[in-house]
Amino acid sequence: MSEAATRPTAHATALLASLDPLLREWLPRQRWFAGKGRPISAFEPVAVTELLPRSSPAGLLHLLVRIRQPIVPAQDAPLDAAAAERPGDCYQLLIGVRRTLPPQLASALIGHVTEGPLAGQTVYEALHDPRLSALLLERLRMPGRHGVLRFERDMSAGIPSGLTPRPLAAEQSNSSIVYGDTFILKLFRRVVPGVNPDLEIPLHLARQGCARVPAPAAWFLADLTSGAATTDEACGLGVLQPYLAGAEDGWELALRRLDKGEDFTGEARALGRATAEVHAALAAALPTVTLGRVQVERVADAMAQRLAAAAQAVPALRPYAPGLLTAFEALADLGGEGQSWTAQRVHGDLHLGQCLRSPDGHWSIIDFEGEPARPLAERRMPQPPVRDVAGMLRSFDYAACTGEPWAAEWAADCRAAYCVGYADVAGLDPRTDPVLLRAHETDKAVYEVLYEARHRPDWLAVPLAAARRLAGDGSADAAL
Ligand SMILES: Nc1ncnc2c1ncn2[C@@H]1O[C@H](COP(=O)(O)OP(=O)(O)O)[C@@H](O)[C@H]1O
Ligand SMILES: O=P(O)(O)O[C@H]1O[C@H](CO)[C@@H](O[C@H]2O[C@H](CO)[C@@H](O)[C@H](O)[C@H]2O)[C@H](O)[C@H]1O
Repeated sequence: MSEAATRPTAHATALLASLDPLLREWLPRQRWFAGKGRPISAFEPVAVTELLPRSSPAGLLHLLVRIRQPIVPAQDAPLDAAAAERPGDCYQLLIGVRRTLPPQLASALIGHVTEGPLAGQTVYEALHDPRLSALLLERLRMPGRHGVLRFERDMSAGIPSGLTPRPLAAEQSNSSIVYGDTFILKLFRRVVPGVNPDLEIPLHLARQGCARVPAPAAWFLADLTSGAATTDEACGLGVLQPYLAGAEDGWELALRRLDKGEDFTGEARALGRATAEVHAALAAALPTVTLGRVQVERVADAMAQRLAAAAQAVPALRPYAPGLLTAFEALADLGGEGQSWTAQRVHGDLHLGQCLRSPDGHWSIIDFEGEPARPLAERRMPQPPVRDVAGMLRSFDYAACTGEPWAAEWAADCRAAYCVGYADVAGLDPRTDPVLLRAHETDKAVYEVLYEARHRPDWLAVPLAAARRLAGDGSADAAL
């Protein structure tokens, strides 16, 4: 959201000020809050919408809040070190308001407000209140505007009223509510202006008749720029999709198979086919481009820069950096020799956890947001489809690394089967372009090193092992 885009009213400012001390304490404890470990210098209202007026028994406030945090050099290495503050992230909050909180909502408590427009009220995480999440579903069933919020739906999708809501317990980057095991509403937490690919891509795939993605039934957005009325300028806030009841994600399934010493190549091949089907539908729905010499050099250069930033932030990666760099140099060289590649919209963060297997064995793919840390414009750029292939190949490695002893053969078989499945549909095996594949797998492993160092330091050894392998440098063993 640009600074000019928002004009908070005096009421919105006063309301947020009354919540300030409570949010300072509550927000950093939320799984989806990306700014953990840094103090919060200020909250600024972007938009405040009263979805349900404060009346008996509960009110519902929809808040878009920008959070200012000072720069912490150790965590913000790739950011401008001279800046004192990070550009404020904007979050979506749904706040329930009651005089007193019933015991069954005790775990949802944010706190008791002592002053300002909400003085004397108790505020809490609204998604835990069935009354309020039911109201959200009702709002989604009826297209129209509510303040800055715009509700839209696919009128051909029947959405029954009265479905029982329950918040999804999964540890997520966003928050989801399941309605009657029929629909799932994903609410984006950290929001940025512009088209949200997690709404955009499923809508395009559904229109292409691609059955690999649950088709959006309803969604809502915020129009924040003055006079903005087009989806292009609006900011995606939530999407309601069919819930795949009884589905298991590919990560859990792969680990279970590994645990029992069971084969996963049949599933890996099916996943390769599903990926290629999604790619074919995306290439048909959205523009494709040819990456010639200049573009390939740019791609290789961006990969090299990401490697340099990651090596700066994670010292354990440094011994492998020279070897890893050769993957990007080889890509740039091929581009220089006149080789070109086709780029298109892709998933962008494909891994086993993004693949859901229904009880009938059908694989679906979810979560098209891309790598959360990347800027939106970058996530929406056409890329060689091998980017997703590389993500999945890394995922088989990850799964094998959790096994004891390291199940290298299991991973190698899955990786091969996945590529064969991809070729079944695409007509081309991704391994026939080893330079492109190695560059993308290396780029993904570098991303994972940074991701694990920041979010799950206990897992850092997994992508570091891949970095060592991809660097092809046996002498680096000694550095581990
Ligand atoms: N259509 C669906 N049907 C069944 N479960 C789903 C569906 N969409 C998401 N889920 C479940 O919700 C979890 C989180 O969804 P995801 O889109 O990955 O959210 P996040 O971006 O917050 O990680 C998934 O791991 C999966 O278990
Ligand atoms: O699912 P998200 O969009 O939140 O993706 C992020 O988190 C993933 C971990 O939950 C991370 O994936 C990495 O770990 C997976 C095992 O937990 C593994 O299967 C993936 O291959 C590996 O990249 C993902 O990179 C990150 O963006």
